Amino acid sequence: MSSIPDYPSIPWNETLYKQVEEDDLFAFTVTNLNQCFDGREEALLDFIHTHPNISNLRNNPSAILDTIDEFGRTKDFLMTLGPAKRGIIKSLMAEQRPKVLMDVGAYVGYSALTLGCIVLDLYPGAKSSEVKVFSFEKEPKCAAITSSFVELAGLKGVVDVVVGSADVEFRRLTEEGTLTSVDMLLLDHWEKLYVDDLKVVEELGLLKEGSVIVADNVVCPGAPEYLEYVRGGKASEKP
Ligand SMILES: C[S@@+](CC[C@H](N)C(=O)[O-])C[C@H]1O[C@@H](n2cnc3c(N)ncnc32)[C@H](O)[C@@H]1O
Repeated sequence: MSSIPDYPSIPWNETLYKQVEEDDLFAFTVTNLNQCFDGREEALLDFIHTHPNISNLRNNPSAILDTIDEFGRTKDFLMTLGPAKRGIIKSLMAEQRPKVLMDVGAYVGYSALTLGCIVLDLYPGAKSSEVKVFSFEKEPKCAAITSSFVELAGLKGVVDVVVGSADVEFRRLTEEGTLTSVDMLLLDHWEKLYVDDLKVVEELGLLKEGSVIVADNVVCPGAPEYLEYVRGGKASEKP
């Protein structure tokens, strides 16, 4: 847990912020953080399933991800990881070779498909009992969209979509023995929840030597409490 990378060189999608004063003093207004769950996710679902290239998308997670990026570029902003961070995660996974992953905050399934297709590339032909991505999403509609894309991508069995608040579902899956440890945890839900939910993962004993925790948006919008917590090394201490 010693080197948690933050990637200061990677900017948050600039469209999130609108410059309102052209002066030495720059003021930014958050303009579209709340522009989600406003019908664009359902529009994405239609866009994918009625896409002229639908036959190329079937069983092709990378092509679906590219098409989600296309929607984000040409139709509406989506709060997905996006292609640059997808590349970083691919490099990180090639290095760490995780088999069991937790994706916290599925939204429309971009991160779930990213992790699912990379883990299958790392372990071709692996059985679904050997590699697994648990993808947590509290909004039922988003979880349903994620499930639909997981099925289209041919990742059913590798990616399990779990509907509900992540902390509650971590406990349930651990108590029932479905989740016993995690090799890679991706935190990409709400920054304010990162520390509390990481503490639940610690308390449940899911982290082991070599587990990697990746957190998105720690620089912008920012997750100072989270950075202080992991940089303080607390995540490596037993509770
Ligand atoms: C930034 S989006 C995730 C983006 C996604 N990882 C991707 O790359 O497409 C955040 C998502 O986290 C979900 N979320 C927020 N709090 C949550 C919680 N406590 N448990 C599960 N999901 C949560 C939100 O509903 C939202 O869909």
